[in-house]
Amino acid sequence: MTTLLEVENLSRSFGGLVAVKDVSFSLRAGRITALIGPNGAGKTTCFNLVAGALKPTSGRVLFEGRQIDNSPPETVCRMGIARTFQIVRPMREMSVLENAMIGAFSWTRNVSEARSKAYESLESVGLAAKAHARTDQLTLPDRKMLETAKALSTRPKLLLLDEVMAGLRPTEAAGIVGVLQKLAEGGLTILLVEHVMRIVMEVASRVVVLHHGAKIAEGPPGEVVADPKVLESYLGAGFHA
Ligand SMILES: Nc1ncnc2c1ncn2[C@@H]1O[C@H](COP(=O)(O)OP(=O)(O)OP(=O)(O)O)[C@@H](O)[C@H]1O
Repeated sequence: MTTLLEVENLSRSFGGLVAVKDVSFSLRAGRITALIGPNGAGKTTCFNLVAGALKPTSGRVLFEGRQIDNSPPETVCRMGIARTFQIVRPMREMSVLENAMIGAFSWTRNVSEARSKAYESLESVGLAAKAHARTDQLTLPDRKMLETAKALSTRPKLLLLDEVMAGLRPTEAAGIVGVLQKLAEGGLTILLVEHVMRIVMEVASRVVVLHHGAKIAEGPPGEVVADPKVLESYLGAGFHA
């Protein structure tokens, strides 16, 4: 397996607050990795640093061996990193398909090319049948999948998913887990922020744990949930894997 992304000694401060502190990890191609930790641990800041939305105070981000932390988000996106946001806000006056096309305009100006990529993205998240629906007719899980389809339309190699299962019922989340597993089987690399440990255990083959901005554990989910540091800082003594 090849390494797609390397985060090396990454730090980011906001004034006196160190939000991400000397964090290193790498992502293997085709694997699903979860980034977990309590509120304020630095997960979203890490995402923003990888996606080019924030510049690191120190450290480096390498994608396919090239340093990307000085590149703007549009360049990072064109290189193959796409992200979704915690709060999903589709363009309400546009159809599901038109929303999914937005991502494709990062690499083409050809409308029919964008439309065909958008269909393919909607198909891979199970939304093709609703391509012509209005976005206000979508359920919350569908809106989350539309956000994912929009990101897929950019043709990413790495997909960053910020709390894509938040607010969903277990059966709805199970559907999304299936979609993510299929995407990874197709070769996509996924880094996801997720709070529900049951989902992390099911979907991720590797877990990185942040606490107060620093990495406190990393490994397969079964190992990480048994780590005393993780139990103490995040999961609590009552957690049973
Ligand atoms: N733009 C900013 N300006 C100042 N402080 C910030 C900024 N962004 C994040 N922070 C602070 O950095 C720390 C890490 O925040 P971050 O959002 O990365 O955590 P998180 O792990 O994603 O939390 P959550 O699970 O609540 O989303 C927090 O203390 C937060 O208040």
